[in-house]
Amino acid sequence: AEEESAAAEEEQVSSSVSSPRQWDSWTKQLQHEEVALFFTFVVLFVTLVFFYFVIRVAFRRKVSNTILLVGLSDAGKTTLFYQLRDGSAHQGSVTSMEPNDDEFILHSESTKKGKIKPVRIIDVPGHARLRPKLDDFLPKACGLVFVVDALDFMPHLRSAAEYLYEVLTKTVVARKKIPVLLACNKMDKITAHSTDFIRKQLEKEINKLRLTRSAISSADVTSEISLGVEGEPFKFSQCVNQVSTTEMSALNGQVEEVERFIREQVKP
Ligand SMILES: Nc1nc2c(ncn2[C@@H]2O[C@H](COP(=O)(O)OP(=O)(O)OP(=O)(O)O)[C@@H](O)[C@H]2O)c(=O)[nH]1
Ligand SMILES: [Mg+2]
Repeated sequence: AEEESAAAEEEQVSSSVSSPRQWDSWTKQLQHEEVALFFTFVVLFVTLVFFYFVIRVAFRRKVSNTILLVGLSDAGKTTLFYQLRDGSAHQGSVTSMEPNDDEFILHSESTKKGKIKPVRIIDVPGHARLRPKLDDFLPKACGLVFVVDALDFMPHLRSAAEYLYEVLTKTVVARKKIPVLLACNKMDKITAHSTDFIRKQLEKEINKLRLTRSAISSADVTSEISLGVEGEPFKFSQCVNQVSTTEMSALNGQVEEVERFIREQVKP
């Protein structure tokens, strides 16, 4: 029994001797764990930063810089396109068969210093047969300039209103609330109609179209959205998207308001 107790005592002693060593290994292990934890956080952080930038770049790409020039044939879209790009009205006069599509810094900004975001301008031909191309461009657009011939306005009122109605009732235009600028062109001529007159006439004409079209299209509800407020005469202010008006002369380079509109949609 004495021997046994001695052995037990020895064990106790030896265990008390080994405890500092154990402590050492514990702290070492803890240090390892801390280091591991630290690196885990670093890796996590780096990954998060990486994904943040990836998402930002991906998102940036999606921000559109595309402005469409639409309107009837001969309204002055191509003239405006060249005026915006080159600061001169060369070409024009021939009916466009192909869209003009280019990305550039507005001519009026060419003297500005620093980095300026370029805009993509697409001049969609006004010929009725070429208009379906508009559907390809619309989803990319962040703004529409609807060019109206203010000089030869009345004879084309009906067709201009029809085209504008078609544009405003496009689902993508309403859903994305694409802003529309009614640019009354050829204001350099004294016989040109005023923007107020043009806006009112277009509103009246669209009101007529709305009444007849809604009666016809009640069968196929999916194709178009309805415009304005029921029971009230149509006004552009009732549209879900912003519809504003301005006067311009694409030929003479009086296009500042159009440029301002473009830069409101595409921040430099
Ligand atoms: N007086 C005057 N004439 C203009 C103005 N802008 C365009 N025009 C003339 O209007 C005509 C038609 O201009 P375009 O730019 O070719 O018309 P568009 O809208 O491109 O026509 P499409 O290509 O057929 O869709 C040309 O003879 C131009 O010189 C303007 O501000 N004032
Ligand atoms: Mg043209």
